[in-house]
Amino acid sequence: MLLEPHRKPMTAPNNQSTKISQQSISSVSALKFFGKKLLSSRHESKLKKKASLPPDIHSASAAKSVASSSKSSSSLKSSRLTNPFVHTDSTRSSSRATGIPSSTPRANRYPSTPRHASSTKLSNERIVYNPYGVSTAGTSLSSVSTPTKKDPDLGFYLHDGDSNIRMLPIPIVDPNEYLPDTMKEVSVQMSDNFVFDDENKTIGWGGSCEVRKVRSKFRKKDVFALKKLNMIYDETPEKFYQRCSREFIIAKQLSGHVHITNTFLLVKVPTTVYTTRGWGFVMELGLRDLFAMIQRSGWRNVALAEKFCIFKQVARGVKFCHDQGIAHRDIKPENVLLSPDGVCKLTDFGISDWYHKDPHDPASPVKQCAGMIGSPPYAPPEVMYYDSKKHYDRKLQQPYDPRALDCYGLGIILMTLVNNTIPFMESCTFDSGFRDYCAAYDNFVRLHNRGFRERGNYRPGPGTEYHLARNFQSGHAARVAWRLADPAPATRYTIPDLFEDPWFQGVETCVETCVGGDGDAHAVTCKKPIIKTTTYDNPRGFNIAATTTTTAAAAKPTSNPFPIRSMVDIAVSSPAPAPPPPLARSNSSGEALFTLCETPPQLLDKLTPHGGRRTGSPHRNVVHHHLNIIDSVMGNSSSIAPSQVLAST
Ligand SMILES: Nc1ncnc2c1ncn2[C@@H]1O[C@H](COP(=O)(O)OP(=O)(O)OP(=O)(O)O)[C@@H](O)[C@H]1O
Repeated sequence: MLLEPHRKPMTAPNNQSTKISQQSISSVSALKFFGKKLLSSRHESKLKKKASLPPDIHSASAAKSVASSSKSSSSLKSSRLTNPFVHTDSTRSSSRATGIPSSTPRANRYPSTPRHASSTKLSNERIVYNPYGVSTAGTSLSSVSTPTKKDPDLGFYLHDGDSNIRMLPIPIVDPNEYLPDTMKEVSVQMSDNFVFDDENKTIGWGGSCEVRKVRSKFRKKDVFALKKLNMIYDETPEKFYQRCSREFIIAKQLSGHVHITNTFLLVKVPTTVYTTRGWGFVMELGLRDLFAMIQRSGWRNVALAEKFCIFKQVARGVKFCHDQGIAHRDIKPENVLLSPDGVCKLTDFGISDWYHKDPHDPASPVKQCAGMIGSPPYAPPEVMYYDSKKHYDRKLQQPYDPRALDCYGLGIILMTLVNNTIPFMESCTFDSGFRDYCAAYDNFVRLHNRGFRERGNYRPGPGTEYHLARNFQSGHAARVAWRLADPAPATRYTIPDLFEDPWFQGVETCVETCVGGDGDAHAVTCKKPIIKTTTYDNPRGFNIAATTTTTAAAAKPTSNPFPIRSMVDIAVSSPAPAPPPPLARSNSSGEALFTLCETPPQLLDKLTPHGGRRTGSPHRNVVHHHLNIIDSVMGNSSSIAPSQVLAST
């Protein structure tokens, strides 16, 4: 069954909405609040609050939020007047009048500070409720189905001639101008090697993108995702190109790990009936995102062992990012995609950043962040202090470690997976749910486990007497969730702490860890697209390396005599380009395969997806069926056999 992503615009949370109690959000409907995003003050004058709720508003929390939303309708209205991305046709106007638009896209989020700005520069931020991701049915990529989207954002369907349109000027800039030498591409035109899928549907969207299926021109069954990027707010074309190339460089650097969604190409997208011109990423196609799974009522019936398995996969993805010197900074279920094998893969590196002061030097100190970033409730309290609407004392606004932001997000994800709902709306003292959690945390430390926050203390965490620990059915599992979501960043679990935790180590996953170091590629995680054609004339003489996937006559490699203008900007905070990966292996038909070997060996947790197969554990015969979970959660409950899954707690 398809998720109908009806979305309701909401204003940023005010104190009233944040006082929703834990009890009141203890329903799946509370998940509707996922994805609120914190926005940069850089856009404050233009960027106004957009948000959404799906149509089935049943929970008290949702009702309260709707109320709070309508109370703020005037501000919403005025904000929309200045938001160049708000469509103004009569249908939408009437939708706004009723308060239930057909749908609105996920609002944008942006890093709190310019990525190249000084880390200590503070900024005021706005919060925008961000509607959530998409849900699709089916279990194969070809059958990835799509929600209906009636209110596309950001000029996706808009045309030249309207001053509100965020259209890139012609000519669209060559992506190679923004890419480091090791990432320069032989083909930069999407239409050289891909066609839009006939379905002509959106499979996902965010504040600054719309995701569609594209197919290989040469092998129609090879289907990929095209993340078509859009200009946001008052962004200039130059800023757009910088932002998108930066996201691409990070995504590409991380590609190749089993828990990272592969990003293959940065391409120019032509104006077609499907889309307007611009840039897009050709990516591995995910089946659906984790948010879409959790919000289904069937999620409640998913065994804890499966939930822990999913959590561990996400954590491995985060660990890999950190190992690569990158903080994701927007860890949340919407940014976890499930592959057809049921493997969890991180995506959306739009606000990710290299976290070393000198990105070229992994030994250099960690670059502290300031300002609001990420998405409540996954953003930790030290980040929420920067919310200008909360009027916190500026003394509370201390620079923070971006890795701790990811750890907190992981902890909230674990709580959400287990409790079937987010624990609270926002991790700030204006939220009563969060206040309760902090009080419970202190109580537990004071009364039950004084050493709880100490390193190496693996005594059980809170038990059933604690609301947010009750459903874990294991004090050890609760310990991990609470230690990750420690409100105090100084004592919060780090990724090394997590991976040393005995409970976490004992969680079995259906993605096997192959520790052997035989140097062989253990798994094919995703086929690379076939690049056979290029209309690229390489006018700047970029030095483009041919790859095994490319049969096109590559532009003759020459030295690059031109300074790459925006690389100056990219270089400010980008690391040395990753060493070129070993060539992908080819299968018997000559296709290049994307293998785990493409990740630098010293950084790679060799992982092999074995969705639906027995793990190699000598202790248990856990059978994980993420695909069956998907079926189950999406309505075909007969396909999952909970008895097949032993609790791993
Ligand atoms: N490769 C993919 N395959 C399938 N679906 C995808 C893929 N990439 C993104 N999506 C869907 O599109 C949604 C938006 O993508 P993404 O989060 O990358 O965009 P964004 O503009 O950065 O969003 P946000 O507003 O959260 O910043 C995702 O939550 C997911 O549901």
